[in-house]
Amino acid sequence: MDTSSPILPPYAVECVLGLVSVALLYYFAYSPFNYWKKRGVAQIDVQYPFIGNALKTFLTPIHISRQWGYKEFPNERFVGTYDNRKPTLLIRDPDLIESVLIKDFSHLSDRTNRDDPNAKMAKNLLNLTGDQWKHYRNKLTPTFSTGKLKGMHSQLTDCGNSLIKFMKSLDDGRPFEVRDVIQRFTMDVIASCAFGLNIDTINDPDSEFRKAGQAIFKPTLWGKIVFGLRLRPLIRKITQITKFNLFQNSKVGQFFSDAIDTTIEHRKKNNLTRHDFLHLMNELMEKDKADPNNPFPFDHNALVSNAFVFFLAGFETTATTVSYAMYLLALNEDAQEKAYQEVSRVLKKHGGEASFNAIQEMEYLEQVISETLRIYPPAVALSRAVTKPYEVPGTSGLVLPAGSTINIPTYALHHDPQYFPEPEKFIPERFDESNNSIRKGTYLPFGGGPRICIGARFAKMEAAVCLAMLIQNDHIAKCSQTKIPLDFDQRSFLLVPKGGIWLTVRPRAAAAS
Ligand code: HEM
Repeated sequence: MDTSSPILPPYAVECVLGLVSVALLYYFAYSPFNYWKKRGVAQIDVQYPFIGNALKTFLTPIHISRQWGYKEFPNERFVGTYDNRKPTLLIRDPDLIESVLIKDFSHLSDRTNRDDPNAKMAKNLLNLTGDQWKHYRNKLTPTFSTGKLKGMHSQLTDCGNSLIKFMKSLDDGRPFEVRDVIQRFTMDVIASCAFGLNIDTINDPDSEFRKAGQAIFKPTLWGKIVFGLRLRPLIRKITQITKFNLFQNSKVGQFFSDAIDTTIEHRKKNNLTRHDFLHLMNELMEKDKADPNNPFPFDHNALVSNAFVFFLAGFETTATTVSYAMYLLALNEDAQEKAYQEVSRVLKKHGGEASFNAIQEMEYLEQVISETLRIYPPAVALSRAVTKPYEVPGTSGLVLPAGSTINIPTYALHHDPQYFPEPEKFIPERFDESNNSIRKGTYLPFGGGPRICIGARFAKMEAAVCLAMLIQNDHIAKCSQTKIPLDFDQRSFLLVPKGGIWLTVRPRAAAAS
């Protein structure tokens, strides 16, 4: 029997298949970028089909690309954006930001950039989610209590003394790259506090420890590609299945893990106690060994992962902050003089020691650090992942399904003249508490809500010790190599000055004469 249809013209099937393919391709190319339009949300322009703004993002410094939509829609509370093909809601309204970070935290308790928590080095606060994160956060929070920070203060001043000695080799007025030097100080501090090691990178810049740390933060194009890829669920799945970890430099991980094990072993053998993060986390680990019913024991992987993340989160961000503060003080002579007068007065009262109590009395210096973090927040944006469907407050039924992502544009908020008049000017007095002028939800250098930076107080204390000691000894000045304004490195995921920060220093006494 003949089954062919007498009414179908030749090639009809091929034509239909071709049309369906074109329609599917069109759908694949454009449909993700209609996500917000379909929901009645104002959205940013998308450059290309298929890839959206991925290419543009790749070529743009992160403090600009993570703010797209903020300036273009001054009257919107939130704006639809796309992180490659993934819809991401950028939120602009400070009240909404407060809701997302604090009030509605139970719907938005995770960040977006996550590795498999069972991978080596991944059992850390920055990466963990849900109940496991909560459990660890509760355990680690006391590690940063006032008492514990006081206990670590002498390690900061020891590293500060080494830095001051080293600065004498630079104080003849020749230009030097500030971040390189300050990074050595912050690396010594965090190696001492998180790993219990005296590595002295100030005098030994080629130490293995420093090389390992730099390997992670060096801005490279490959690093930027990997950073983008790690957010793609498909890539994450593939790396989970194949166990090929594109995102972690396993050699570096092993280096840090070995350093910790050696120190713990050494302390055990010699019955040594040192009041640092490592000691406190080791105590947590020993305690949890005795509790077999604990669903989230603080085990060896947790100890190594968190020490590693304290190191990562701690040294680069704090070094960058101190370096920016030096830059701003060099450009703003009056502010530097005011800070110097305060530091001198307080140190005199405290016998010349930048002790814990002395640092608490340096109110203007604290304002200098806060204003530096406003102008140059090392982390230019915050991310939150929706963990339970979330109806955006103040809308009639805009519900973000679980898995959606939210971007909070820290840098743009910090530079919005509505909240910070003359935002490009360095005015530490904005942070004078008696002014009470900072609107909630607009100043977020350390994030906000339950997931706020756990090391914020430690970082501020470290920056204050370092700056107080520097300002007391040296006058900081700009030079012909100082870039004004600064450029930023487009390859970095932090706000990093391109080409570094070049300044000069002179001993205070010499500078005065
Ligand atoms: C100036 C220096 C620093 C800056 C600007 C900074 C900034 C931040 C920011 C923006 C976050 C994300 C917060 C959020 O999502 O709401 C964060 C998280 C975190 N930071 Fe820092 N940080 C600094 C120093 C440190 C130091 C010194 C440590 C540790 C010793 C540290 C450890 C962490 C950890 C563990 C998290 C994850 C917290 C959690 O999810 O529970 N940070 N930091």
